[in-house]
Amino acid sequence: MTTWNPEEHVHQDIKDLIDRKTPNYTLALFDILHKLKLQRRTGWINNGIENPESISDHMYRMSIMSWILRSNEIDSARCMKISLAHDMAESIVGDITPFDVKIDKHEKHLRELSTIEYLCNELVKPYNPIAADDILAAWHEYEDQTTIEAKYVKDLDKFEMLVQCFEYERMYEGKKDLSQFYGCLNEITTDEVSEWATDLMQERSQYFDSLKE
Ligand SMILES: Nc1nc2c(ncn2[C@H]2C[C@H](O)[C@@H](COP(=O)(O)O)O2)c(=O)[nH]1
Ligand SMILES: [Mn+2]
Repeated sequence: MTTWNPEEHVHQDIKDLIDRKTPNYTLALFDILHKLKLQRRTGWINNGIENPESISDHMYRMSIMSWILRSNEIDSARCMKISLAHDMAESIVGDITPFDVKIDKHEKHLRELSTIEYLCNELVKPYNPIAADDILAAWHEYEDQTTIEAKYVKDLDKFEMLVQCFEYERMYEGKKDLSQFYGCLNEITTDEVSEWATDLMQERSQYFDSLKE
């Protein structure tokens, strides 16, 4: 059980929208989600990338990747929803890397679980209970990896990061060592995303070869 409470990390201006006589839950939610546009991804910050992408940048491109998946074993629209929900709790929890020394995997899970429940049950549900349950279900699908769509999105989470990583390698003309990010390659399991990753790595190999010329 965590002592961490999402409501204690919500700005007073947003709390005022919720606590007033006629609460505006949707505006409060939208203001909380603003943080996804502002919060830059920690993995890149930790590696000295200037002006790195935000959490919403990451989820947006994952949603488009989901959209164009050709596999006939999945509902790509469901993958898009899972892509948009999977890091939504980071609007309050923040972007925690798998290597964070202060917050372990279990604490991260507890914080994100209490946050997504808060966002869905307190802010979305009063306006649209169906959407509230759908967002919460999509988050759990991803977190618990209970569907084939969630497995594809987990692959896209890694693949999108690697596409971004290669973009940063090119931005720094190969002078910044970001190779440790590619350690997650072997965690990509679906055929279609594995093919995308193979193509990406071929491009990367040709790029670094060209730097030697
Ligand atoms: N330094 C590393 N950072 C990593 C790695 N894998 C993920 N990350 C970063 C990327 C994000 O900032 C953060 C969490 O990403 P989620 O999409 O899972 O929320 O962790 C890595 O291998 N090295
Ligand atoms: Mn993610």
